[in-house]
Amino acid sequence: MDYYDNNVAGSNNLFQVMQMNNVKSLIYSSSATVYGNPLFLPFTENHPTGRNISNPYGRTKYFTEELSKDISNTDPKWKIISLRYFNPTGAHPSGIIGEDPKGIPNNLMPYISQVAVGKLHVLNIYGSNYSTPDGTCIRDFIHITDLAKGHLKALHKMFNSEFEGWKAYNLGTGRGYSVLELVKAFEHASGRKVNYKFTSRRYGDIPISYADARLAENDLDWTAEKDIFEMCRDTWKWQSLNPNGYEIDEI
Ligand SMILES: CC(=O)N[C@H]1[C@@H](OP(=O)(O)OP(=O)(O)OC[C@H]2O[C@@H](n3ccc(=O)[nH]c3=O)[C@H](O)[C@@H]2O)O[C@H](CO)[C@@H](O)[C@@H]1O
Repeated sequence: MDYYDNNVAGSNNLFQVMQMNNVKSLIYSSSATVYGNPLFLPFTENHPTGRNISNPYGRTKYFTEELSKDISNTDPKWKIISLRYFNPTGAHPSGIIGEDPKGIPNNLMPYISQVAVGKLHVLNIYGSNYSTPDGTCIRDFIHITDLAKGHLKALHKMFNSEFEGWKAYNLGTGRGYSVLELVKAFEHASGRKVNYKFTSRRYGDIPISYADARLAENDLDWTAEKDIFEMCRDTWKWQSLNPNGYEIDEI
């Protein structure tokens, strides 16, 4: 219910307030989870969405996309770009801004970095028998600063071209790495050992996800520039400089 409240009801409230104030341009932070289980790979923007999405978070991102499409269909003054993030990782290269999940991290990279810094003992790798070269899932990890630049390019597109209506763009590198490959890359970048053990699969995980990011390259003049080493190096810099995150209860 919280996801629905925040993502769907919250977005609808925002759309209403925007409409009332005649503000009709929006960049929406969507997610690759809208694609659900892949019918084909890499995911292109015209891969069907909303089918077999195995978690409520993903469904709320899908519903909000549908809501925003309906809004732009009914009023041609709306300009909406939906950016479908693959797996954001990394941190600001300064080490000052980074990810500080509440409690035990759900996502892979912050879990790895908390094991490396000694806050958590061991990484549980969910599944070792997927149909992938090393048996672990494959994801398209993207550095957070590349993701941020994608937003600037989308803004540029929205205000400096004939852009109208609704359009989705994948923000990913186009290259997949397995969970084990990420662990190894992190060990290399940090010089720390990351203890791991294999456990059972996590419900709802799809085996492989990676982007076809050519539409963003062609239309937005954007491509991800940073590689997996830089993602790990910057995550480690943030984590090692801030082992307890921001150390404040609320921001
Ligand atoms: C099912 C689910 O929650 N999906 C969310 C998850 O996607 P997604 O599952 O892709 O991202 P995660 O970082 O949670 O997991 C990536 C991969 O690492 C594995 N893994 C993860 C954590 C861990 O402790 N051990 C481990 O082995 C997972 O099984 C998965 O194969 O994060 C995305 C944001 O980045 C969200 O958009 C997705 O809705």
